[in-house]
Amino acid sequence: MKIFNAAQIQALDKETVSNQYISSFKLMERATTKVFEKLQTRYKLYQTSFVIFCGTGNNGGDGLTLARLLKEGGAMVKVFLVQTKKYSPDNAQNQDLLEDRDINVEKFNTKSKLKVKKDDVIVDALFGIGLHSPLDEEWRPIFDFLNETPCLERVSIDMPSGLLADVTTPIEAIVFKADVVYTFQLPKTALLLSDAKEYVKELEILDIGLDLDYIESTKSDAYFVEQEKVRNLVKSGTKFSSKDDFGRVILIGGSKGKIGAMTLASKAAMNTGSGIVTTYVPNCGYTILQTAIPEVMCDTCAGEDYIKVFPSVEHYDAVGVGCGLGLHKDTATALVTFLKDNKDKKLVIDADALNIISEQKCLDKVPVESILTPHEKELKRLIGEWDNDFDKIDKVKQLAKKHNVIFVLKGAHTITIAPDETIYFNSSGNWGMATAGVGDTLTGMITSLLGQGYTSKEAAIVGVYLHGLAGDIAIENIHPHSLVASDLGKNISSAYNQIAL
Ligand SMILES: NC(=O)C1=CN([C@@H]2O[C@H](COP(=O)(O)OP(=O)(O)OC[C@H]3O[C@@H](n4cnc5c(N)ncnc54)[C@H](O)[C@@H]3O)[C@@H](O)[C@H]2O)[C@H](O)CC1
Ligand SMILES: [K+]
Repeated sequence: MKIFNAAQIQALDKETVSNQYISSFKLMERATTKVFEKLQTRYKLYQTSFVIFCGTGNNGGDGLTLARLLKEGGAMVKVFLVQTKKYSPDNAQNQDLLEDRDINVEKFNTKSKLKVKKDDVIVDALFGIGLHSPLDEEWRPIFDFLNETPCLERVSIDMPSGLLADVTTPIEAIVFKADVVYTFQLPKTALLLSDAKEYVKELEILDIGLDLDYIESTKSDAYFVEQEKVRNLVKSGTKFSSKDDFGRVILIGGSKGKIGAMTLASKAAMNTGSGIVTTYVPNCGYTILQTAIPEVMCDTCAGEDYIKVFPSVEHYDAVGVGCGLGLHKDTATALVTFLKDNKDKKLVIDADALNIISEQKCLDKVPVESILTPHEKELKRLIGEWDNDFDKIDKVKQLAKKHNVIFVLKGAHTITIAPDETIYFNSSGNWGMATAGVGDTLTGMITSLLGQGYTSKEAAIVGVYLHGLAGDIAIENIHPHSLVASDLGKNISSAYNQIAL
């Protein structure tokens, strides 16, 4: 699914109205009906009271339409509408439709005293994608009230009001803190970034039937990766496949006390479909690995507790480096030599291998089309501080292009950034996956896919999605708090099954 900026969505809105021969009023009704249907399943309408805060534009128009639909659905509804001289035409038309429907509509301004009861649902329909700059300070008392007053839940239509859709919103800006955001048709970049974590606790994208041809023909360099996209990329075996068809991969890493990382990575590589997996660890890891995973071959180097020499990798289809590697200076020296000696080998680089590359300032030695999978702290060591998520993405884009490598920025919506400046936000996964070893599992999975013949970009996109989906399937039976990295490995098979459906 493409991600559009606000201007592109507004153009899409206009195209839809013209191509589908419907009025913008009808489109608003169609969009809001989707929100209504969601609320209908989230709450028992006849027992729920909604207080809807409406702005002066079309986001406010959505709120007014929702008021009418909720009232018809049996809910209790109260509307607070921003006082102004000029409303958008669809907003005004919906105001007229609320007359004689026994809905209390109270006009307010930034100085008004608002009232919400503790079991009300607050609906925020103040500002959507039409917001062109951060809200003025005069709005602070209203938003402080909306964000702090006790209530059942906070719901935003399209955007949490105050959040700009496609450029950064300053940290101190005034923004509504939504429990759930129902956004229309396509996700907006700001909704997917961790800078918005306080404002978007849950996100749902509602298909409102906007013009598909226009979406198809409009250029975008940002995508939201969903199951359909991954389904089209996943390769499968044939009756006559042999293990050589599924790639021979080697995972290099481990140090005393961190052999578990290699166990997780190599198990995940097997479960993702590699024909043959070899792990290369220091001596102390040999018995552990051979005992833990019979399917995996184990090779060791001269070092007892850490890797002193890297192996020859010419006979492998893909190489994963870094899980549990440690930062010993001999390991660092060996890694730098390894990078210089293997300029033509695409690598998957994770954890301490990334930290060593940062310390040694040798990103330029990384082979082209390698995949780097930093988490937040590893990325900071690599590129320094950033001002905000948009700035972070820009910096990484430049680096990916300069070095012709792929970055996988791990997080809630893991972001894959390719050298052609396209970026992919992942849609699968859950907070239970914020636990040790999950990154090692991902490295094993991406290495496996690279070895199976996926391009670097495909391996990153598919690996990240499958990994998140395995986590989503795991929490069907396990509480997110109890999810551990090995639960992901166990569910890779179910993730494949679900994608193949
Ligand atoms: N295609 C779709 O996705 C559809 C979207 N719908 C809804 O329409 C809004 C966008 O509506 P629009 O009228 O363009 O803008 P807003 O309602 O978001 O707000 C505009 C309103 O606010 C004023 N304004 C802008 N910036 C500021 C600011 N910094 N401070 C104060 N006031 C500001 C501006 O002048 C306007 O008056 C979209 O989000 C959806 O909710 C349709 O309903 C269906 C199709
Ligand atoms: K809103």
